[in-house]
Amino acid sequence: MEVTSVRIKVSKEKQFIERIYNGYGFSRKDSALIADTLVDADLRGITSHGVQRLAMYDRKIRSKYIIPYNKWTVLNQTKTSVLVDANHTMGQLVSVFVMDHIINKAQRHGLAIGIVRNSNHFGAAGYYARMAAKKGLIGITSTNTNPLLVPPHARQPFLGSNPLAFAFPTRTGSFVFDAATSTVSLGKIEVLLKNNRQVPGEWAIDGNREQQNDPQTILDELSRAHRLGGILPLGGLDEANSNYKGFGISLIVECLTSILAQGSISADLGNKNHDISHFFLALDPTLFGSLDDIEGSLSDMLERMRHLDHLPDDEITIPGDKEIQNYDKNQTNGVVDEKTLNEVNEIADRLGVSELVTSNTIRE
Ligand SMILES: NC(=O)c1ccc[n+]([C@@H]2O[C@H](COP(=O)([O-])OP(=O)(O)OC[C@H]3O[C@@H](n4cnc5c(N)ncnc54)[C@H](O)[C@@H]3O)[C@@H](O)[C@H]2O)c1
Ligand SMILES: O=C(O)C[C@H](O)C(=O)O
Repeated sequence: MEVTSVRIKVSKEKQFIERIYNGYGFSRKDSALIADTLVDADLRGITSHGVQRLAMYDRKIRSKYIIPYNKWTVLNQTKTSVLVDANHTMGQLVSVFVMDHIINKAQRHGLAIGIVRNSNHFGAAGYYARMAAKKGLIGITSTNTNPLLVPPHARQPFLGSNPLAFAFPTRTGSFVFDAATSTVSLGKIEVLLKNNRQVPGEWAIDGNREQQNDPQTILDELSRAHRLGGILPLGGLDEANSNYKGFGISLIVECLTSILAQGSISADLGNKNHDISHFFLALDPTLFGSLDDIEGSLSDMLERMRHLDHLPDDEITIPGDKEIQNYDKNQTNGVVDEKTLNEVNEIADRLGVSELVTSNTIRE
């Protein structure tokens, strides 16, 4: 089936998202920050969490789950920690604030952790982890989400897609791993649907624990109040493929986010999804040695892996490589599918701001 995508100038996409958020009543500064996080995801090829996510945020703003004028409250802090109540503001805004705050603390005291409750969806977790790596620190970030992940042997989702991002400075930038702890994020299934593609492999199941590959059916089920079936943990359907390990890692995320924050666990978030909890950590590697040496040994290790023996037609890809390649390739023009474009332009029309203008159309 033919799929249509459109090329969008990066600067135009950024200005468009800023117009939308100004339209909701966010300040110019906050709108620019939100735009930066979403455009950054698109530039890196994380299309599930770029401009595609405007529709989800639009529903939440209209339902008053995201409240544009609210400011977060710092509930408690020490030299190495901060606990914040987001007061239902945009997840991106409170997350950048907390990450900046703990980077500052880690630069003075070696390590700092930020915990947030009563927040909203914060987009791609890697954005905040990379903020630490840019300052020569290790960053670890995470969030809980809607109930999306069906534990082994269960028929209904309970945990979130609970992403975990890790960024470590290298000689040339940073090593970044940023992924859901379920087989895949829900956003990726949305993107497959928009591109008329089936879900590949063992990513999701129905209420009888049978593999489900139709993206529309998966999304319909996951939007119901009483969900049956959903996304599988890393490792898929069976113990033979170690699905209990993906389950365990997703549970660790739940402990670091909702449990530590004393917020709502993913199972209780449902479609309201506005009592989300986040976890942020910044660690100064110079507690243990010189930054040059530590960055150097990671860079050397990654290079050795890239050059491992492999079959002639294969290539070894390190986590994070794809996003860096996309970032370099998409500097001027990003690619957005036509369904997302129509979706976001409907939002623009409703808010009375000008639409996103495309450069040219690609048909595949
Ligand atoms: N805010 C939320 O609630 C939420 C929830 C889930 C996911 N997310 C975000 O969704 C995004 C996508 O997550 P996902 O799990 O769907 O993505 P994914 O399955 O594509 O995994 C992405 C990670 O795997 C690496 N990777 C991909 N292909 C690779 C290969 N062939 N070899 C080596 N490494 C490879 C990437 O570099 C990246 O680090 C992330 O940015 C995540 O933070 C956000
Ligand atoms: O939190 C969600 O609803 C979805 C998340 O962004 C995901 O794509 O898995």
